[in-house]
Amino acid sequence: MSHSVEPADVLIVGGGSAGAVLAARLSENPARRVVLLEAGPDYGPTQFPDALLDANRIADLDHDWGYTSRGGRLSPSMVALRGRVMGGSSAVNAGAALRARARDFARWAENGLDDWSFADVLPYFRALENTPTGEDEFHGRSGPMPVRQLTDSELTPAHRGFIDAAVALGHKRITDFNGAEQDGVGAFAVNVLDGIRQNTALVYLTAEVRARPNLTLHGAVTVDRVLFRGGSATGVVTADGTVHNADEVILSAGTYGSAAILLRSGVGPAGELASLGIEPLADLPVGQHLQDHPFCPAVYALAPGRGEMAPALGALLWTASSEAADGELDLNVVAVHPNGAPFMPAGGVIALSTALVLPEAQGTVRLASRDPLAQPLIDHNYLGTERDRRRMLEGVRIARDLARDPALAPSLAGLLMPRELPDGAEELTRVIESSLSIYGHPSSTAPMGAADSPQAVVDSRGAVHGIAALRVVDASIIPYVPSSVTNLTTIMIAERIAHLVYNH
Ligand SMILES: Cc1cc2nc3c(=O)[nH]c(=O)nc-3n(C[C@H](O)[C@H](O)[C@H](O)COP(=O)(O)OP(=O)(O)OC[C@H]3O[C@@H](n4cnc5c(N)ncnc54)[C@H](O)[C@@H]3O)c2cc1C
Repeated sequence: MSHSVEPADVLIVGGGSAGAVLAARLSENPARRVVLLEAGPDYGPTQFPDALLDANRIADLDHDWGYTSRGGRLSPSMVALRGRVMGGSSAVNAGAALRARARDFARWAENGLDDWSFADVLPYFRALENTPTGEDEFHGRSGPMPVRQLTDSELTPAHRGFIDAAVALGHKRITDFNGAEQDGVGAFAVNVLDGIRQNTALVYLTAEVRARPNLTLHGAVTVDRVLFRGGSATGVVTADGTVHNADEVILSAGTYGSAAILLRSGVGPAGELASLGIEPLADLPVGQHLQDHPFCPAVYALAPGRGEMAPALGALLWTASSEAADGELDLNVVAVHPNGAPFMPAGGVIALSTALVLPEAQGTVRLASRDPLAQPLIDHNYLGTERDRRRMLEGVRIARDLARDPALAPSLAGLLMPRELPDGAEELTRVIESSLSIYGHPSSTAPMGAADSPQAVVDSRGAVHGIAALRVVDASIIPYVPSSVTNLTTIMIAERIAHLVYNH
């Protein structure tokens, strides 16, 4: 092992949606030395390649971890996209800027997390955004992250047809999903300005922030594991054997990455670690409660004369299945033009995709080996329960009805993928289970919760139970995946923990 010359007060691993925010906020105190290690390249404030800036290109295989996962019963292997660049998955995502709902946070509270209610988090959602529209009660005007509500005139004819079709089928028109109501159909809010996706490295790690003498950012450094002395973290060792010492370590390597680092460090299910020859330090359920939204795209060719493809996003129908719990909205149907997405057909197309956004099935993230460069074993266990399959079937039928509605049908020239959406429940369920793709919102591999909770890995401030000087702050600490996309909620979590723990 070689030793780093820069001991840090706080060392952050991973510069994604959460890590970039933490680096910026924690280094506001000039007396605190902050070091951030990111496995992917760091392009600085001005050198991001077009593939990452262009909001109409979703995902980029040159900046991806190349992971695959088990999807579900009929999808044994599928891609599991994750950004590998300073900015993380926020640099490759679809740019939908929606918050978790009040009902989502109520569920966290029902399970013992008593200071993450919507009232607790709303000030942080407001403070992180700058948006010119919407009600003041819900919106911030001067935060770092630009959020813009798409207007009807910015949408493509097919997006507009989708909204009209949903209204014709009885759904309410929503003009601001980040306002009081979400139950209905409307255009997305996006963190996109002039066609440029606003990732967290662009927004938070500005030239001014980077000039701080107490902040060091390293790209192209893959962390292997955390080092400990007497139950307290003392730094990390990288895949090439370099040691970085620190008084405190924060893992922000994402839902797959943070879990993998914890497991390699001896924090995880003791039996599982022992079978890999890793000495268990803390017997915690790391990787045992993976949650993500099963996602079934139905891709249609666009009709001649209606081939407009930008913006890629789009419109959303957020609704409840007949089996949703009280106040919950467990289905999304999204209308997106998947320009250049590696998992979608090319050409003039629109995907009307259904997601079950409050799944009950949970999956796992485990290690295949101790090798820090080996991909973890990811099993999403999508649609792993009967109830999940029934609700997904209901959602896909709603999406199919929208495509058949006279308001949308003239924009569509035919179904490309899957080949058909049959009427029978059994046949359609089989098609759904074999057509699953990714919505990209994995969470909960190191959930927040009280020390006596059987699923909790960290406390309500991200501190790993039973270990000193080690936190996890990213999407992996979300206790239950919210019914929304996850980027803004992850940024909010980082902002809130930075404020409550470090900058209070
Ligand atoms: C294709 C796609 C589309 C999406 N679309 C949307 C959307 O439209 N709206 C939305 O809200 N959400 C969307 N999401 C989800 C959202 O982007 C994520 O929930 C969010 O970015 C997660 O943030 P994070 O900080 O947990 O992880 P990440 O942002 O993934 O950050 C983790 C960082 O850690 C680094 N890292 C990992 N392991 C190591 C290691 N060992 N050493 C050093 N560094 C490491 C990674 O390279 C990465 O930069 C999408 C995701 C994807 C992949």
